[in-house]
Amino acid sequence: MVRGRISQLSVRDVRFPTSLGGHGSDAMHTDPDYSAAYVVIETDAEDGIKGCGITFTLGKGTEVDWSREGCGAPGDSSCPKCGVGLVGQAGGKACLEVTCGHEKQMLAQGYPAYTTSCAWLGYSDDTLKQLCAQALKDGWTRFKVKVGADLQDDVRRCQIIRDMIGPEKTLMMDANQRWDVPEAVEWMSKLAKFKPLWIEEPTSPDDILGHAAISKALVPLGIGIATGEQCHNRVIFKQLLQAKALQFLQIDSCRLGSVNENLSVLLMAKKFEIPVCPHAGGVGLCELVQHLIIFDYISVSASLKNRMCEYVDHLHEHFKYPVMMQRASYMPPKDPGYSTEMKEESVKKHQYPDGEVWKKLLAAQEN
Ligand SMILES: C[C@H](O)[C@@H](O)CC(=O)C(=O)O
Ligand SMILES: [Mg+2]
Repeated sequence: MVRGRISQLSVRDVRFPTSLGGHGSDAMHTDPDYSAAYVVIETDAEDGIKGCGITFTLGKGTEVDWSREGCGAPGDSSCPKCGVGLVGQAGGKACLEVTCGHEKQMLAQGYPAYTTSCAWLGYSDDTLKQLCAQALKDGWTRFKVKVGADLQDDVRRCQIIRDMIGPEKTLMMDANQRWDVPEAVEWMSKLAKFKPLWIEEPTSPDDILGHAAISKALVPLGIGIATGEQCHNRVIFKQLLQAKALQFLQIDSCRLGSVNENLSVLLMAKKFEIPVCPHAGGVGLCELVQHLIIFDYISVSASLKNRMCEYVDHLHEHFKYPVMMQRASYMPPKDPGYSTEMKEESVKKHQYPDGEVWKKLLAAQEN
């Protein structure tokens, strides 16, 4: 049903200075500014329907995305499978209605999450301890710690976090592609005593056989391989699955171009019986990916075994429909759409380089 024509398209470079607090930092990205190319497509439809899309970057990357947004849907031969995805939000019916047991369960309990927010690599030990204590109080039972830059530091930080959470709670580690294959195996053999459930991105995201080799070496130590946040199309995931290169699959709602590409990966994961544990460390990723993973539970995997969705606690206040967390779980969104829309005031303030926030920061840098 045609409801109107596209009347306007805007692309804005929105950046949040997260690097100032070390938020989002890891072994590869030491000073990320969580950012997005934010696209709004307006129409002349009577009801004012519009679509909003974001592509997550770490700042400068927005300039690349900017030039590629709108280049076509997956399957469009004019659009290389480039990992720059546009996802939209349009008005309409809320996506969840209570019709089956799994939906009821989601509405009552939510989808289980883990937190990455206690242990970014740039946080001091004191901050790590303080955030971890608060997260335990708030009911978190699954934690991810960044590793990979310095082994001594990793041992110290992993000891702190394991001591704080105790032996039963779940700990994951994330190296953000920092190692080569032998290094990954050696390094993780030294961190195995902290009983991580997985090591995430131990090496280059497109080194499928490398991941397979690491997996072969580490699974006997009880450590699984998690990867996918930098995998930009379904073909990479197909090969990772075929090569038995991962035990936990991490879709990223923005890296994979479009909802459709994400859905094809959910279906493949189901076929290979590999749990999907989405990536959400970025701006807006929690908002988007919650839809995909709740859909996965209700309509595809029908299982919560070994499954959880990442949560980071920054920047939700800039979204019109922010995620709702309860008891360390994502509560299903009840508003229509993909929760992508940002508050206009936030966009204006954080627009780069002429928003109020950046004008001040850039002026201070010059002085
Ligand atoms: C640069 C990002 O914060 C990255 O560290 C996120 C990530 O790897 C994760 O959340 O996982
Ligand atoms: Mg990661």
